This record gives sequence, C-alpha cells and structure tokens, in this order.
Amino acid sequence: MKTLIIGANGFTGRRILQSLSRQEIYELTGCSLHEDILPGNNYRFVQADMNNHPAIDRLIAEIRPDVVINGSALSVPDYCESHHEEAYAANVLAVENIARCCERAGSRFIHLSTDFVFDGKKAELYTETDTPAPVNYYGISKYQGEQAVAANCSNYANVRVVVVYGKALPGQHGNILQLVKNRLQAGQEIRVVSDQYRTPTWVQDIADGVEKLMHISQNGIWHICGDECLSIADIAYRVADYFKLDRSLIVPVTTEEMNEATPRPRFSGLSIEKAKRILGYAPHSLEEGMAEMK
Ligand SMILES: NC(=O)C1=CN([C@@H]2O[C@H](COP(=O)(O)OP(=O)(O)OC[C@H]3O[C@@H](n4cnc5c(N)ncnc54)[C@H](OP(=O)(O)O)[C@@H]3O)[C@@H](O)[C@H]2O)C=CC1
Ligand SMILES: Cc1cn([C@H]2C[C@H](O)[C@@H](COP(=O)(O)OP(=O)(O)O[C@H]3O[C@@H](C)C(=O)[C@@H](O)[C@H]3O)O2)c(=O)[nH]c1=O
Repeated sequence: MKTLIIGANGFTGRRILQSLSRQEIYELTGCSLHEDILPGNNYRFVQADMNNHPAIDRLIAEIRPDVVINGSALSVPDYCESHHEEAYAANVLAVENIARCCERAGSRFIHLSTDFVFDGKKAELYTETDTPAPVNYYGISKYQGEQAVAANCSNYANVRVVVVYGKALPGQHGNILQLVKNRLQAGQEIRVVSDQYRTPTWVQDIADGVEKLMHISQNGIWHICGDECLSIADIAYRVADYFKLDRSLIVPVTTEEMNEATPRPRFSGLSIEKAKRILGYAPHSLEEGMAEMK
C-alpha cells in the first residue's frame, strides 16, 4: 500500500510513520518542511513545504499513493490566534490543495483535525454528528480544513484527536502531561485548569486508529481519542500519582484565573463509540500510555 505521510517530523505524523514502517505491506514516503529529524529504514523522506502547492502536486502525482495522511498543521492555538493568514494558509489552503491532489491521484485522504472545532458548551461527549462552532482561530481554521477535505476529495476521513500525549523525540513539541511531569520532577509548581475537560489521546492510539482507517473506504468524520474524559487538573493528578511525584505542587485554577490569551472550549471530550463499533478501535488507558514516558 503506497502511503504518503505529510508532516512526518511532527509528534503524531512521526509516530504514524514509525508504526507503519515496521510492517512490510506499506511502501512509505514521509514528507515534512525540515529535514528528517530521525532518519530510519523502510521509508523514503522528502523535504517539501505544503504551502508550495505545485511541489505537493508534483509529489502526489509522482507517487500516486493509495493513501495520503496529513499530520502537518499550524497546531499552536496561541500562535494561530495572532497569525490568521499563516494559519489559514497551513490549515485550510494547503489542506484543500492536498485534497484536490488526492482526488486527481485516486488516493484516500486521512486528515488530522481537532476537538477545538467545538465550542465546549455541551454537557456530554461530542459525537461526529454534532455541529462545530469553534471559539478560537485555530479551531476555525481546522474546521474549514475539514470542510475543504470533504468538498474536494471523494475518499476521505477527517480524524479528530484531542490533547495528544506520549514520548516526544528531541526537537518535537511536548505535551501537557510531559510538562506536568517535568515540573514536578524539578520540584516546581504548575498551575493547571480545573474546568477544561478533554479526552486525552495516546499518540500510539492515533497511529493504530489511522491504520484501521487506511483499510476501509468510508467517508466522514472519526473521533479517535482516549475513552476517559478528565479535567486538565485531573490529568495532572494522574501524572503525579503514576510517576510518584508530589501532588501538592499542582495548583488547580479556573480558566478565568488562568486568564489565557486564547479562548478554549470548556468541555471538548469526544465520543469514540463510532470508531469502537466500526473500526474495533480500542484505546489504551492513561496509565498505559504514560508508561512510555518513564
Ligand atoms: N498535539 C495535539 O495535542 C493535537 C493535535 N491535533 C492535530 O493533530 C495534527 C498533528 O498535530 P501534532 O502532532 O501536534 O503536530 P506537530 O505540530 O507536532 O507537527 C506538525 C508538523 O507539520 C509540519 N509542517 C508545518 N508546516 C509545514 C509546511 N509548511 N510544510 C510541510 N510540513 C509542515 C512540521 O514539520 P517540520 O517539523 O518538518 O517543520 C511539523 O513537524 C494536527 O493536525 C493538529 O492540528 C489535534 C488535537 C490535539
Ligand atoms: C501549558 C499549560 C496548559 N494548561 C492547559 C490548557 C489546556 O486546556 C491544556 C493543554 O494545553 P496545551 O497548551 O498543551 O494545548 P492547547 O493549546 O490547549 O491544546 C490543544 O492543542 C491543539 C493542537 C489541539 O488541537 C487541542 O486538541 C488541544 O490539545 O492544558 C494548563 O492548565 N496549564 C499549563 O501550564
């Protein structure tokens, strides 16, 4: 199965690349803006800018992949909030271009998206049929990216993931679980929000869920995340307990007290019932995921 992974240096994209590269059935190409952060076997690596539409057109036309997976994005909400044009180019225009290329090449397009498409006003887990209403520009651009995929590609999956965690490679961004661990290990306090609820996702579960999606041709949205909905403060306490660190360094605060520059949904837990039922998706527990962060 010829597979192109765009954003192959990213936290999620690299895990998908590593996971698929252990299996012989995949003929893999990884593509990212910068050079390969950890060169490995069993794949070809191409440096390309997804904002350079002709370069991406040529790459996809040359490979004619069975599947294209897009893990590239401008994925820092605070940055997107103050850089709308850049966010629009990466999260909408580049995605629309990839979708068009996939359509021409007959490729299935698996595109990563986010829980931040929702406004967080619901009191229960969001399903794939709930209507998005993003509260920050990152969420707006990611929602528009999803729409561009659906409008331009006839074989696609928009995959929403949430607070992705696991062990990062040098040069990759960390995650809130890693940050809590690092701070507590250094004996430093950390302020964490107690009123923002999420379904955190172990990065390997995304790789497994995406692989399942490669082997079906059903169109639509898929929620791929953990199956526990927790506040960020709850997550921090679970980190402290798992790594036997000092809980008293965790300072729970409200969103109002945190005074973040970028608005975030209060509650954006996602339901994974569809993925469980149709894909047999079975995510690991938070503790199982944290085991790789030891
Ligand atoms: N991390 C999270 O908690 C969450 C992530 N998501 C979504 O999941 C997806 C993956 O996120 P995550 O793993 O954090 O991503 P990262 O931010 O770790 O990686 C994104 C990658 O995109 C690549 N990239 C950025 N700009 C370009 C460009 N112009 N051309 C080519 N490649 C580019 C970068 O490559 P290079 O390193 O080579 O510059 C980078 O490594 C994104 O769609 C994100 O919106 C959704 C919810 C939560
Ligand atoms: C850094 C930090 C974050 N938080 C909270 C804010 C937020 O609810 C949560 C995660 O914060 P982060 O800054 O890691 O990420 P944030 O920008 O909130 O998270 C998002 O990333 C993008 C890419 C997404 O698509 C979302 O799904 C989500 O995971 O932790 C604290 O409570 N204390 C802290 O010191």
